[in-house]
Amino acid sequence: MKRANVTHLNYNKSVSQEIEGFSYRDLFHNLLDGILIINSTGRVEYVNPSYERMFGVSNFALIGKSIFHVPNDDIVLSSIKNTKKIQGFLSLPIYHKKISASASPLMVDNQYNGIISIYREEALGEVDTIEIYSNTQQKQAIDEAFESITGKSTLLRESLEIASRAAKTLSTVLIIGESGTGKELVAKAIHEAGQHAHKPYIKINCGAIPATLLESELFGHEQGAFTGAVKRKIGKFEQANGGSIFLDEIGDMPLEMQVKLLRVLQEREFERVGGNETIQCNLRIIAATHRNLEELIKEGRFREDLYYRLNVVPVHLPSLKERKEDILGLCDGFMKKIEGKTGIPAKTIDQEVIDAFHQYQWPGNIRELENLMERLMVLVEGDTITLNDIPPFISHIYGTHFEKRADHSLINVDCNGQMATLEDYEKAIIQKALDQFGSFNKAAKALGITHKTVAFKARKYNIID
Ligand SMILES: Nc1ncnc2c1ncn2[C@@H]1O[C@H](COP(=O)(O)OP(=O)(O)OP(=O)(O)O)[C@@H](O)[C@H]1O
Repeated sequence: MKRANVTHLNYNKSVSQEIEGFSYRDLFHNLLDGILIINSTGRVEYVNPSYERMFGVSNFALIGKSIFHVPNDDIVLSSIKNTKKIQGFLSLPIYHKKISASASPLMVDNQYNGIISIYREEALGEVDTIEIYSNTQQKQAIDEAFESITGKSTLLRESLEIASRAAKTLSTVLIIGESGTGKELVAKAIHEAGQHAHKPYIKINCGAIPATLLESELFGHEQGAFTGAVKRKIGKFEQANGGSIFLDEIGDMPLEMQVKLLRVLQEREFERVGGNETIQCNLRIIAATHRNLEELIKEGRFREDLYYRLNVVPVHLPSLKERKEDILGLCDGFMKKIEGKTGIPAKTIDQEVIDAFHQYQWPGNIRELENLMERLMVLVEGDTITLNDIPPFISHIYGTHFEKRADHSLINVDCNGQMATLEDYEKAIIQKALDQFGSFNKAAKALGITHKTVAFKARKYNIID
């Protein structure tokens, strides 16, 4: 995905003349105020060192992440939602800090380009505040409707927290993830965790229905509207009224239907095909796709305006290879499920199989793992699943992965497929650069960051006193 660059501000002469020799990035880097820039797709584009210091986060952990991962999201979110400047105060009692914040849309030629948010520490007790966000909040509890979704990995839990929060509102949710990552499961849980759980939940696969039939499927038709329309049909939107509609594979929706869907999203009303009556709809829209909608927009195959209407709360579901720590729990859950259905007792899995599972990339994600476990439960006669029982394209990895680990990839995993945390990587990188170059300046140059950032991080990780 191509992200907008902070430096694009330089091109907008009317608002941002460059100061000789300095880019805006240089200036922001040296400010005492914290700066956060969100790009037009809702992802973190830039944070300066003061921001990192104020909120105790590392830019490595934030850059490229969705706004929903940013700790002070409420002010920024409100600015995105209303496309206007929002000011307020954040209270971080844990650090004895009160921070004034102001988030403003970045408009270039009347086009929304993202948000810039500026933070300044205020002395405690000097400001009358409305507490917008408190960093002492407990981690968001995930609604019990999400319990059927197995996985303890941080990536999955973060996504489920966002989905669970969105469930409490009627906001449109866009679930993005590779095929088989559980998008449908999450969509259902969002409906069930919402206040209209007892109302209908209607699913439609926008990619599976021929373009000519899709309009009538979604909005219904009147008797005689076209050849074959022998009686009135109630469409999915009408069936789902009061509840939720799940538009699966939204990226495959034909362009001409996208215009019609946009109107429903904007005006919350529609007509049946061949009908005059305008039907009001009051429902939650959940859309999902395994496609990269931003790429489709560039190719002219997806409407940008529809994308922004749908992408109100994006929920990114990680692929299985990004959360291999969940594999064992998933295997366990699937074996228990099959035991419940068939009476075949759950089996033990050999360590070698577990190793191979951790090395395998799972292109079909959880669906592939689920199908494999079902097959193994039925076909393996003993009570242990061994390397010989699993397909060769997975088992052969066991024999080769130890050599493979000595490859030249930047990121290594241990033999259990576990990765180090970003902070571990960051510490190792800073340590190595300082060992190799011997000064903040040279290390900073090699890493493409400022010497201040190197010094800050070296202190943060106790590499220097
Ligand atoms: N975290 C999970 N825990 C347990 N089962 C899961 C989990 N995620 C997915 N599954 C199971 O994996 C299968 C695929 O999930 P689902 O159909 O929701 O994926 P999807 O992302 O919607 O796939 P597609 O894009 O192909 O439609 C389902 O049988 C689902 O129950």
